[in-house]
Amino acid sequence: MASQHLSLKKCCEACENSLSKISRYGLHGGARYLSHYYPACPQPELTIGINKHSDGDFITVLLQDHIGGLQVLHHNQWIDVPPKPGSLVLISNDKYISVEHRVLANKVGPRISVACFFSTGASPSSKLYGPIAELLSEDKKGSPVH
Ligand SMILES: O=C(O)CCC(=O)C(=O)O
Ligand SMILES: [Fe+2]
Repeated sequence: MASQHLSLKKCCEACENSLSKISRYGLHGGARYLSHYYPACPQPELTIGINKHSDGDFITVLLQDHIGGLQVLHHNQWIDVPPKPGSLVLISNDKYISVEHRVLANKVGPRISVACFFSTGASPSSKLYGPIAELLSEDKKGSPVH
């Protein structure tokens, strides 16, 4: 793999860092990692990397390499989420419903990303969860919807 591509090891190390922060909310028990490899596509306009979807977990922490292609749907318009070296993307809005997003196919790839999905885990629990205060906008702090 070319040296400019993030190695899977680096991706996982980065996710572990954010994992330790999120663990204080008790969400680490259900952390699942998903690695994506998008090969270069000679005709990206004819296909898509990942179709429009929203993630079903509490929050997704995503590490993407330098290629780009991630887009979020905002007011019915696809907005690019350009890669920033060393940064992680948090896919959530403040109601715990993940924004709809997709990944475009690209000519210059391959593109690599690692998603870390946080949820309460597979085993049933009686623990009550609420919104993460830091992720709520000011007007929602006093009256969380969920
Ligand atoms: O590869 C990406 O940038 C996004 C991956 C994604 O949306 C997912 O795994 O749910
Ligand atoms: Fe996703």
